[in-house]
Parts: sequence; structure tokens; C-alpha cells
Amino acid sequence: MSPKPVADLASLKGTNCQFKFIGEGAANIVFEVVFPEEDITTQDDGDSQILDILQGKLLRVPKANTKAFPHPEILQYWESSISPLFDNPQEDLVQQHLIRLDNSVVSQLNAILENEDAQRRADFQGTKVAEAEYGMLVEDMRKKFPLDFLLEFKPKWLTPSPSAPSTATRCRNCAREAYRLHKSLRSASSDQNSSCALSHEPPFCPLEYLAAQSSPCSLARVIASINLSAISASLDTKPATRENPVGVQPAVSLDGEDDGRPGMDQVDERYRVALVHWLQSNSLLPKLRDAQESLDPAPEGTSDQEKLALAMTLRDCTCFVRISEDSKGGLKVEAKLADLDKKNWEAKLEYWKGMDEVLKEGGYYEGVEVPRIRTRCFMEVGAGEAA
Ligand SMILES: O=P(O)(O)O[C@@H]1[C@@H](OP(=O)(O)O)[C@H](OP(=O)(O)O)[C@H](O)[C@H](OP(=O)(O)O)[C@H]1OP(=O)(O)O
Ligand SMILES: Nc1ncnc2c1ncn2[C@@H]1O[C@H](COP(=O)(O)OP(=O)(O)OP(=O)(O)O)[C@@H](O)[C@H]1O
Repeated sequence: MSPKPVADLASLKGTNCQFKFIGEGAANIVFEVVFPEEDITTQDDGDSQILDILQGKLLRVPKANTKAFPHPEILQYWESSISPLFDNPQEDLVQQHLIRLDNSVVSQLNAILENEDAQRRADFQGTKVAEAEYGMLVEDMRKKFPLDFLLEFKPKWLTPSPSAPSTATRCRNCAREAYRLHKSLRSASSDQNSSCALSHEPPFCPLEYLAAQSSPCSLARVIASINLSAISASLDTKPATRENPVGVQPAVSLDGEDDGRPGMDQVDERYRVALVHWLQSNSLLPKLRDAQESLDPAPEGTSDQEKLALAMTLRDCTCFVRISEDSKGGLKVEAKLADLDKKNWEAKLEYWKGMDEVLKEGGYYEGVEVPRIRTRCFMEVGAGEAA
């Protein structure tokens, strides 16, 4: 049975609410619905209902002209195929609900995007919100209070790709990053771009987040990457692009402002301890890895494309880790996975197969592409380290 919408955005008409652009990916755009203070205190019954529903949630709407499934289908899949993989889906997954969209709201959202266009990631500029019937309300995983600590990253492929050679020295993600950078180097027409791609900061390897459970060196690198990211974010104000390696570093938010963010060393030591404890002991990333692994095909391959699609969904999610003070003055860590959307395997199969081939044939798994792209994959650096 299809999920039912929890609300209709048409009921926002006549209110003074505004929308704020929060972020976007290839398939969705996320907005905050902001109400003026006076509206919050003086709503009649109908409006206060939608206000209550929107509380603590963000509006996630589909982009136009993608091959992604409509949100009701994504949600149904999430309920039937994703949630059962987790022992405690309420705790482990960013909660989401269906909401009915409204054409005039979609026009409003598109006007906001047009205004923000110059600030958007270069390859996303010009893309619009679809005139779809449904969108989603998702649990807001941003900081709730200024002192909260927030880390956002994509865990990606936590086990080797079944098609990687046994001689691989890079994980699938670092191999793909090397390929992307290599491609941008080859297509760069000016010397300036070429040297930029060669002198890039190596992409942070997502395997390190999991390795931090047993390897003190990985743990130290994760903590260092957070520092690095906070510093580079304040120095480099250019929007992230696929070719700009800063865009693939984990996003970290320490004080809610983009500029002058302190590094971890300036943050309350208690937050660092809580983060280290989470990195060393969480069951979320091992659970995600096990789920990915259980879907991997036998060596002879699989023809079960639905299984492949589920594996690819689990390899393309986002992890939010929020640390905040609880009501007793202690710290609570909330770690949840988002963007576990059903993949349209019919539309993506060729891309997936093509990428597999390119990474294997181009020597990206072994780091033998010419010129060699600098990476710092856990498989490279972690190999010689004792746990
Ligand atoms: O192919 P990959 O590993 O680069 O992953 C793509 C993502 O690239 P990223 O790893 O975040 O740099 C890509 O992320 P971006 O939007 O480019 O940041 C998408 O998530 C894409 O999935 P879809 O087309 O939205 O269904 C992702 O495609 P899938 O392969 O997961 O279908
Ligand atoms: N629940 C949330 N809480 C806070 N921020 C969020 C939330 N969901 C999404 N965002 C922000 O919006 C951005 C884009 O959202 P999302 O990942 O859903 O887009 P997408 O198009 O599905 O991504 P992809 O390209 O990976 O498929 C995220 O990177 C994040 O910064």
C-alpha cells in the first residue's frame, strides 16, 4: 500500500512562510520552511496543524528531468526494503514522510533557486524543482543549537567492489575519485586547471570512518580530516564541483557559520571525546557494511538487478552525526543515515557497468593511471599500519 501524505503544502498559502535553500544533490533539493515569529504564536487551528507537522523537518523535493522514481515509490521502498535491514530504524535512519506539493509553492521554490544559482555547485546550476505531485518531509539533521557539532559524510562502498582486481590498492570510492580527477585533468584546456587537478588535496577515504573502530591511525586521520575540512571551508569560498576536491571532504559544522569556523581543538573537549567514542564503537557503519556485503553477488555474478539496485542504494547514502547537549547537561550523539533512495537500475545499469570497466581497465584500482592521481586510500596507507 502506498504511503499517505501527512500534509498538503497548499495549506501554506495565505501564511507568511518563506523557504530557504539548504542543499541539493543530483536528484533532490532541500529547503527549510521558515515562519515569522508572529505567525507561530497566532495561527488558527488549520495553520497551526501544518506548522506542527513542519516542526523539526525539512522539505525535500525532486529535481526536474532526472530518472529518479517519484517520492511515493521511494518512500514505499524505504519502508519495505530499507528499514527492515536496521534493528532500530527510528534511531538509525533519518525519518521521512510524504507531503503533497502545490504548483504555486514549486514556482516559489524555483524562484529561490534562480536567485541562488551562482552559489550552487557548478554542475547543478540551472536545474529546477520538478512539478511533481509529492515531495518529502525529512527529519532535520542540522545543528539545533549553536554549540552542536555536526559531521556529514557519504560512507559509500564499505567493502571492495566485487569486480575490483585482487591487486587493488584503492577502494572503489578512491578509484572513482582518481578517475574523476584524471578526467578533469585531461579535459582541462588551461595550464592553470591542469596544475589545480594535479595539486589537489587527496580525497578523504570513507573507509577510514569504519577503520577508526580498530585502527588508532585511521581514527587520527578522521579527526584530522575534520580539522582540515573546517579550515579549507573558511579559506576557499568557491562552490564545490565534481572537479574541486574540497567538495569531497566531509562537511563539518561546528558553530553554524561558514566563516572563521574553529577547528576541533577549539571545540569543547567533551565533543571531541563523544565523537571519538562514536567512531570507535558505533554499530551503524558495521551494520551498513554488512548489509552492503550481504547483497554482493557470488563470484560468478548475479542477474538479480533488484538486489544490485538495493546494494547501490546502500552505497550512496549520507551519514549525519550530530552531537548536542541533552537536558541534563550531558552529551547525546545522534547518528543517522539519509538519502537511502530506491535506484532506478534500468536507467543506471549501463553507467554502473561502464564505471566498473573504466576503473578496472584504466588501472584506477591499482593506482597505475598516467599521470598518477594523488589519493590517500585506507587500502594504501592502512596496509602497513598495525591496528
Ligand atoms: O556513481 P558514484 O559512486 O559516483 O555515486 C553517484 C554520486 O556521486 P558521489 O559519490 O556522491 O560523488 C552522486 O552524488 P552527487 O549528486 O554527484 O553529489 C549521486 O548520488 C548519484 O546517484 P543518483 O544519480 O542521484 O541516483 C551516485 O550514483 P550511483 O552510482 O550511486 O547511482
Ligand atoms: N535530513 C537532512 N537534514 C539536514 N540536511 C539535509 C537533510 N537531507 C539533505 N540535507 C542536505 O541537502 C543535501 C542534498 O540532499 P540529498 O542528499 O537528499 O540530495 P540527493 O539529490 O538525493 O543526493 P544524491 O546526489 O547523493 O542522490 C545534503 O547533502 C545535505 O547537505
